[in-house]
Order: sequence, then C-alpha cells, then structure tokens
Amino acid sequence: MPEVYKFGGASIRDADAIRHLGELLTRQVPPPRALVVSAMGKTTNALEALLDAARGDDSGGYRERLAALRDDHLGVAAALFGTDAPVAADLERLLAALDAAHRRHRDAPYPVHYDHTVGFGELLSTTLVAAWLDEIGLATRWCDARELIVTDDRHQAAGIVWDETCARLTALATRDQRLLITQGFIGATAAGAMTTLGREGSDFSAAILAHCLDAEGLTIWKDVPGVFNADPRRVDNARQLERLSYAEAVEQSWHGAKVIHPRTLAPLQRKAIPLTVRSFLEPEATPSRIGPEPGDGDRVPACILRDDQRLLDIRPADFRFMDEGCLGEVLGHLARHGLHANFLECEAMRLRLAIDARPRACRELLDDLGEAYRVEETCGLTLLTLRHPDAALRQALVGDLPVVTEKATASTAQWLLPSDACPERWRLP
Ligand SMILES: Nc1ncnc2c1ncn2[C@@H]1O[C@H](COP(=O)(O)OP(=O)(O)O)[C@@H](O)[C@H]1O
Ligand SMILES: N[C@@H](CC(=O)OP(=O)(O)O)C(=O)O
Repeated sequence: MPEVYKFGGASIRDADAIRHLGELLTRQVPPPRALVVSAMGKTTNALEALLDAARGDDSGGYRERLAALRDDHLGVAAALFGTDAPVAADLERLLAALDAAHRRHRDAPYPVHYDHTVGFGELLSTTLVAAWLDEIGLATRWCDARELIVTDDRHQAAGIVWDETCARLTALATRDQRLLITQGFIGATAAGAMTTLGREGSDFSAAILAHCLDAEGLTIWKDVPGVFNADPRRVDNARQLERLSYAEAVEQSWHGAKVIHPRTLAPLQRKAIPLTVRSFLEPEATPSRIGPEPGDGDRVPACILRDDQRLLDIRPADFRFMDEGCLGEVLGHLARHGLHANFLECEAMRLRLAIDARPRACRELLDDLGEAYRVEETCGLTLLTLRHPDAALRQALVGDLPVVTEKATASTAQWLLPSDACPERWRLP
C-alpha cells in the first residue's frame, strides 16, 4: 500500500499554501494513498478561545470569534474558487453545526464540550482542501474521521480501539480507490461521541492510518527539512539529523521537540513502517528518516526547550513520606487533568514536577491536591532538556544561568531555568 501523508496547519495556512499543496501532490510518483490534514494555521488555538468565551458566558466574545473563524475560512474559499462556490455552503453548514454543538454541550464537563467543538477546525480545513484537490483534477474521497477512528471516551486524550478502526479503514480502502483525505486530531467513540487525541495529535492520526492500511511509509510534511538537534527557529547552529531510531524519536518528542507528536511512533514501530519528515517548502531537500535502526540522531547531542513551565513542589501535609500511595495519588490527579510531568524528581518527603502552565488544568489540580498536600509553585520557567549531553554543550547552554533545579541520567539532563534569564536565541557550540 502506498504512503500516507500528513500536512499540518502551517502547510495550509492560506489560499497560496493550499495551492502549493495541490502542486506538490500532483508531482508525487507514486501518489499517496491517503492524506491526513490538520486545521488551518492557528485555528485550533482560536477554537479553544471560542470555547473559553462560550463557557465564560461571554456571548459577545463568542459571536466575534465565530465570525472571525467564518471570515478566515470563507476568505480562503473565495480566494481559491471565487464567490458563490459550492464549498462555501459546505463551510456554512459546518459552522452552523459548530454553533449548535456549543449550545448542546455548554453544560457538559469541559473535556466533553472541548471535544465536540475544538475538532471542527479539521472538518473545515479538509472540506476546503478536498474541494481544491478536486478542482485541480485529483479525485479525492473526503472521509469523516469520526466514522473511521474509533476511540474510548477519554476526552482530550482518547485511546484508539484498534481492531474496529483498522476494520473500518481497510473496508473503506478496499471499496474506494480514490485518494482518501481525512482529518487529523479527531475521532469518535463507538456510540458516536466526538473525541480528540491530544493537541498536535494529527501526526498520531496519520500513524494510525499508516498502521491500519499497511502503508509503505508515512511522510509528515513540515516547514523545516526534517528533524533537527534543536528547534532551528530558536537555536543557532542547529543541525539536521538524517536518521533516528523510533526509540530516540520518542525520547526527543516526549521531552518536547515539537516536530513530531510522541504518540506517532508506536503504531509505526509495531509494523516497522518508516517515517519521513520532509519540507513542503523545499521538497527536494534531504529529509530525516526514522525507523527501526539507530542513526546519527541517536548519538548527536540534542537540545529541547519548553517554555511556560510551572514547578510544583509537593509535600504531604502531615510529615508523611512521599511513598508509593502518595505518588500514585498525585500522578493520578495529574493524568485526570491531562497534565504531563515534563520534569519529575522525588525525595523522601517531596515530589517536584514541572508541568505546562495551563491555568484551568493547574487550578483544578491544586483543588484536587487540597488539604492533603502543601504545594509551592514557581512560574515563568523554561525547561532545557539535553539528550546525549557532553561537557561542551552543558557549558555553552547552561553556563552561568541561574538554575532553579536540575537532574541527570546517563542519556538525558534537564534544567529548570527562569525564562527571563534565558537568552532570546540559543547557540550550540
Ligand atoms: N527538533 C526540531 N526539529 C525541527 N523542527 C523543530 C524542532 N523542534 C521544534 N521545531 C519547530 O517545529 C516547527 C514545525 O512544527 P509546527 O509549527 O507545529 O508544524 P505543523 O503545524 O505543520 O504541525 C518548525 O517550524 C520548528 O520551528
Ligand atoms: N490542529 C490540532 C492538531 C494538530 O496536530 O495540528 P498541527 O499538525 O498543525 O500541529 C492542534 O493544533 O493541536
């Protein structure tokens, strides 16, 4: 089975980008079997803000944001097809469905309301992209991921029901030979409740398709030529990694290298499906390849930066040990709020962990920890993680910076640093 391609928000951010995507696809030999597409540009952030306005009873803000979303998508449709194109009516229908979903779920728990509304970005974008691909002569079949990706009901971080998902995907691919195009990030329970797979989860969706369709490979198209040993936007001298093992790619993405979602690798690894990260801006540039074998990327020191970290210093209130019971309880609360410990260090009577500063989830976590624990918080931190660090790299990056806390294993070292003491641009030696 030919490849699955994934295009993220950056690759479809406006009409020109969608035209470029069309040209790129017409040049691919052999053509891909399926496309997984994310929401346009920063639409998912806009939908989260829309949700906050809806839940905060800010009906003015909600209307304004919905109108902006409508303008963005209809504007791109007009730029691609001119006025009164049939796709405009499809977009209007989706926007009306989004508005209705907000009304229907406004009293539901936040994660349920989130999943029934925030995933509309992908429904809108794929409707536009599929129409454009049809327009330029690529016969596509638009598929609703809510009918293909079957999940459990862990809203905002849904787990996949693999057997049913694979059965539905293979049945579809057998009966329809056209290029399949579907949404990343979303799925639905067997009962039909809409779910999402976690922020930036479209890479994972693409890996699910590649796995279930037995694809020859998965290509993720990015605005960078491949995986680098640091974010080239923030770090001078970052260099591209040509080959990485699945295991190293998991480590780097799990520690926050934004280039691939960490859940992407396991479905590929289970069938030894190679992952290519390639540039949609420079498709001829040498890409990065990830597979079963170790490569240069498994040895080269790599630097991962994560801003907006909040350090929680948690101690049992009654001078108890931070034993297995306490650890299980605290980490259970973390998981329930969809928070991930990016840094974790345990001593006899304290647990220190750093989490992304998501105000709502952090507030709920502190409420849950309640009277049983004393918690001290430090905000405004940057987490620097080095994979395979050497002395020169440590000195070049950490040097004289004031360190809040640090820890190291044989392969990974981490420092929490005050963000305001960190340089605007970092430099590798
Ligand atoms: N290790 C890394 N290698 C390459 N790019 C990285 C890395 N870490 C962070 N990035 C950043 O990831 C960006 C692409 O991710 P993102 O903007 O989320 O794309 P998309 O919307 O297509 O998924 C790049 O522009 C780059 O700045
Ligand atoms: N649109 C979703 C899913 C996603 O993966 O997007 P992108 O591929 O643009 O990172 C998000 O922003 O979280």
